[in-house]
Amino acid sequence: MIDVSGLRKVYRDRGREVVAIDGVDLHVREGEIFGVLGQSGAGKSTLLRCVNLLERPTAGTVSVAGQELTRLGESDLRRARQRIGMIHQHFALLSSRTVAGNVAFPLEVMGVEKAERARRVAELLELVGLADKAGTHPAQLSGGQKQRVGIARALAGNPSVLLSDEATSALDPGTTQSILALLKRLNRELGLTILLITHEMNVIKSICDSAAIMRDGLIEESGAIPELIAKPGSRLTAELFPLPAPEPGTVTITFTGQADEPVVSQMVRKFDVDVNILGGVLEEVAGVSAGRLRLRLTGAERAAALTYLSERGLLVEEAPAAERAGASGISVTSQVEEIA
Ligand SMILES: Nc1ncnc2c1ncn2[C@@H]1O[C@H](COP(=O)(O)OP(=O)(O)OP(=O)(O)O)[C@@H](O)[C@H]1O
Repeated sequence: MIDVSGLRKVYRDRGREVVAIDGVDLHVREGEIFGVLGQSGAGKSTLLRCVNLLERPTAGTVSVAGQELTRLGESDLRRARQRIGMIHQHFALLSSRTVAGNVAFPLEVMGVEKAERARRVAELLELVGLADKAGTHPAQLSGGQKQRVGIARALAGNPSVLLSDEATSALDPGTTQSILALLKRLNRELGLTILLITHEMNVIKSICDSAAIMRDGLIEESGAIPELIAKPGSRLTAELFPLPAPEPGTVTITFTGQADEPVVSQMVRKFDVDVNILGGVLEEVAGVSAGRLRLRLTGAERAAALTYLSERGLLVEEAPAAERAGASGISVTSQVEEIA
């Protein structure tokens, strides 16, 4: 649905080049919610603005719904943008217009005639739960209500794609969850593809099907969330399920979807091993239960038991035993001796 290939964006700032996007490929499938997670300055906003070409990329191509936007001239691009809605962190509403007037605005620009406009505005306000606020001005609304207006306005042109620029960052946690639930409902009911950028893991965890982690203008990892969780060394997994650094000889198992199966107790019954659970985190992610457990596993059949866990689809990662930890162990000892 959205295909970004070899995207680069270089800004000139007081004679200096700032590389905001340094060669990014992104594939967002039709009907999914795709979240790009990253710290401030990672390049997320630039990436989003390049997707609807509010920013012209320095290099690379952007296609949305089969149309290569980077090839279009300004007037074709304006038409194509009507099929791409956008919502903003600070809502970007017109304070002089009522709620209905804000939602009607893009329809006026599109030349939709008055009666049809009124019908469509009423339908959109109903959709976002603001039918009773049509005559209210933005200043009289809460942050969550303002974002609902922003969403209704973004949907006016019946877009197939919605871009969300930190849409919940200015909202309190309860309101954030209600806006995320609305986005999920619109995604399901309208088949809307959503590309969102955020610095909040909670947003990724709550509604995204796929995610990318962005840092310094690059995508570090990207894909369907269950696949990312199952990938050894995934940064997304480490941030979703934070556990302390593993002690030597411990085992970390990561699971997605197998949370209902008594895999660990079956392993203990099948093999001559003892299990000590040192820590764990369990979360509902992308609609499935997923998590990580830190175990100390001892006994004659330890290796076979770990193979059994891998065969059951769990990701098994072993921290090296103390005697195999090598140079770091030795240097710690010598430091201690030196201090003594
Ligand atoms: N118009 C501009 N001119 C010069 N540099 C820019 C411009 N816009 C962004 N940048 C720079 O590009 C880099 C990426 O910025 P961008 O706003 O895309 O990051 P971000 O991940 O969205 O961060 P934030 O969440 O703080 O907005 C930063 O170093 C930023 O200073």
